[in-house]
Amino acid sequence: MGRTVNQGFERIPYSWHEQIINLLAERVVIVDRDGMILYINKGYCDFIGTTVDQALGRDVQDVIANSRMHIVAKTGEKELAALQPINGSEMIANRFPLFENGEVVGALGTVMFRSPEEWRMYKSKIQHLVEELKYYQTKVQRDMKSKYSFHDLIGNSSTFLAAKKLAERISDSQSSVLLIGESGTGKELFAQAIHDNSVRCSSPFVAINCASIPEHLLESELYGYEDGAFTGAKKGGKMGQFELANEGTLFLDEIGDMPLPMQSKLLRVLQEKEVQRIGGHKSIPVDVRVIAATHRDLEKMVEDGEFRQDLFYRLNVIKIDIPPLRKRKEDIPLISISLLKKLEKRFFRKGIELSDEVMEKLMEHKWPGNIRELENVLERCINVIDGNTIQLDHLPLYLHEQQRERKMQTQSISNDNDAVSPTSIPLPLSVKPLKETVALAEKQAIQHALALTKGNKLEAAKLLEIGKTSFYEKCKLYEIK
Ligand SMILES: Nc1ncnc2c1ncn2[C@@H]1O[C@H](COP(=O)(O)OP(=O)(O)OP(=O)(O)O)[C@@H](O)[C@H]1O
Repeated sequence: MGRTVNQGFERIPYSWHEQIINLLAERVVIVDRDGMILYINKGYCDFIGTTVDQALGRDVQDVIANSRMHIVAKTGEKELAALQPINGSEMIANRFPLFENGEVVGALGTVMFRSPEEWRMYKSKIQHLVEELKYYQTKVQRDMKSKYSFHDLIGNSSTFLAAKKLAERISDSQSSVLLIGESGTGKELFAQAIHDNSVRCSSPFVAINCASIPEHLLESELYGYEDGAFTGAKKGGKMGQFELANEGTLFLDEIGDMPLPMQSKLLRVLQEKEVQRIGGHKSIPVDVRVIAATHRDLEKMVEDGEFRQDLFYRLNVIKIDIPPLRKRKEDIPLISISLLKKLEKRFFRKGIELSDEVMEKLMEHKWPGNIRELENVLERCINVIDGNTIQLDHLPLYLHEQQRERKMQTQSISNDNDAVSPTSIPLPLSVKPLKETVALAEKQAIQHALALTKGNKLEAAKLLEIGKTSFYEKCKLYEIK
């Protein structure tokens, strides 16, 4: 701080000083190095219910509740935007040490806000924000807890029970887990159950779908960023999912869709157990157990150079294969009943049953969308039934059609030994140019996938095993909304 007085200041008439101070900050107090009040303005006195005459020359601690001015006047350390409870409110105070010849001689304190009304206005705004913040904090914490346990994993088939048993056994291990299974087989459910059954259960479970986040955002989602790291970055920066999952579990869904450069970074983080936010220089230690999942053949991807071998080994420490529903058809009745119970609660219904014919049909279907598809089919039925029993005509059309097609195909095969292998695409009666037939088949396959996933394009693309871009292009081409 300069020792010479700014020349201009001397030109300001002495009688103006008080006015100027009041305009600069409505509540001002100045203490000497012993914390005795040398100056306090009327605004401050009004606010704390005293007068200037009563306050001057007294110990600041006796006049202002919870004051720290005497401390700042000793330490020489400024305190900015410090919360100070006064009159039952949280005031925001700034405290600055005053120096003379390099020595602390006192302190200047200001309290923000120019009037109690102003403070009340700010307070009500802040209060609202604080409440909103609390609401979202609780919500995020709730969302970050696992919602499922092994109890929710339904199925008695030997393949399913083997997978479930293995998952239960390795819950408490610190090693990475790789869940392999088709879309809708319950990979996320397994991940949640493992977390729930582990010592990490009271810490966050954070799930991120590597396929649904655009490539350029995935890095900042996973590792966070510092203030001003890039254009459009949120002020104050952002925590990444790794940091959020600290001491808990991070579920990396669709790991096979992670771009190669991101794979390298992930491997580094897993090995070093620390992250660096984008635009940051500090290494932040993280203690996270990773559970990855994919429906893709990672070994083949490694062979084809699409997935890093070292990362594959790192993730593949414990591999759990989750069987598709068509390979455990004996579980369909049990799962259907359990799903119906879940749906009954959601739709405020009771005692919904499946007719024998419907159950037969469910057993016959191939379930390419697995349990998610079954869930969607049952949900559709609940929406259209009048009574309590789901009948054949409540099932979506495609379940009937596929059966009819299969029957027709079986007939045609038995009639014609040279027939091609069965396909689920209905054969048109007249022969059209191949291009047209292929286009029609593609369009139908996309519509079917969208129906199964209730219009979720990402899921539909996954079912069809094509990339998002190609999926969107085809939707545009075939004018599928
Ligand atoms: N064994 C099971 N018992 C009961 N419900 C299940 C079971 N497995 C999955 N589900 C239900 O099926 C739906 C799909 O499950 P989940 O999201 O875990 O599948 P997923 O394999 O992770 O799918 P995706 O790969 O498409 O993300 C969820 O609603 C889940 O509750």
